Amino acid sequence: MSKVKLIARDLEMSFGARLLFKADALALCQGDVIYLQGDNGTGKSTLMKILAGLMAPTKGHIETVGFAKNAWWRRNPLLGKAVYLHQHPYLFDGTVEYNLTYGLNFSSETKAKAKQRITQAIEMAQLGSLLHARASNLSGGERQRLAIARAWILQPKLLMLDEPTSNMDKDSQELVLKMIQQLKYEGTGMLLSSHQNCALTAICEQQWHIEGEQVMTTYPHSQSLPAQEPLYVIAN
Ligand SMILES: Nc1ncnc2c1ncn2[C@@H]1O[C@H](COP(=O)(O)OP(=O)(O)OP(=O)(O)O)[C@@H](O)[C@H]1O
Repeated sequence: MSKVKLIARDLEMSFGARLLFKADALALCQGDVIYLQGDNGTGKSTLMKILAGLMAPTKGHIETVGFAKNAWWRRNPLLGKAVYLHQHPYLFDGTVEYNLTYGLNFSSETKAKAKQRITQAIEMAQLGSLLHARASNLSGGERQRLAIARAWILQPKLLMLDEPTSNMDKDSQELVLKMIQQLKYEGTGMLLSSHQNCALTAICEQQWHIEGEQVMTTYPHSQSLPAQEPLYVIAN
């Protein structure tokens, strides 16, 4: 099966008169692990939200390649292609266990396999002692750990993690590192944002850097991108 990818071309994002960034060509492919670098306020979260279909760019378009056909009722074809994990993750109202098992009913895996992955996630993220705690009562770091465990269970093809370890102590950072390394091994394409280097960013093989209102890449994607494939196109 071919790898899925998102390709952004001629992207430009402004808020009012303020230009945030421009990017000629960016490709987030299954199997890629990319470090999105940039100082505070340069637009890392905004770029991720655009790629997730949660925000429209001022100019440019995003192609989706290799994904299954969209459901007829889905008006925004970009939504749901790449999972975006917010810095302050949204959690369901309920227990930690409820948050982890919610996706079970929609899983394409057999129930036994899905349950096995949930058990593994609980062990990896060391959430066993918190299973019956209300998600709303968790600390910032615990919330992030739970959100990453929930994403890990889903095993998405593309995952964007916005400052995933920003609220975490060293032990939690190490747990998360192991989960992300496992996803990398399984072939999930990831975009990880951080404004400083850390163990997590060290596992990235490519870099996108927002500086001087420009997204620069370590790979010459503009040369290696396939010819435009307008399977699904978001445009303003
Ligand atoms: N909806 C919006 N309307 C107006 N300005 C916005 C909006 N969203 C973000 N901004 C501004 O755009 C800039 C970039 O925000 P963004 O959150 O993308 O930066 P970031 O690089 O992720 O920052 P940090 O490293 O601090 O998380 C900020 O100055 C922010 O205030």
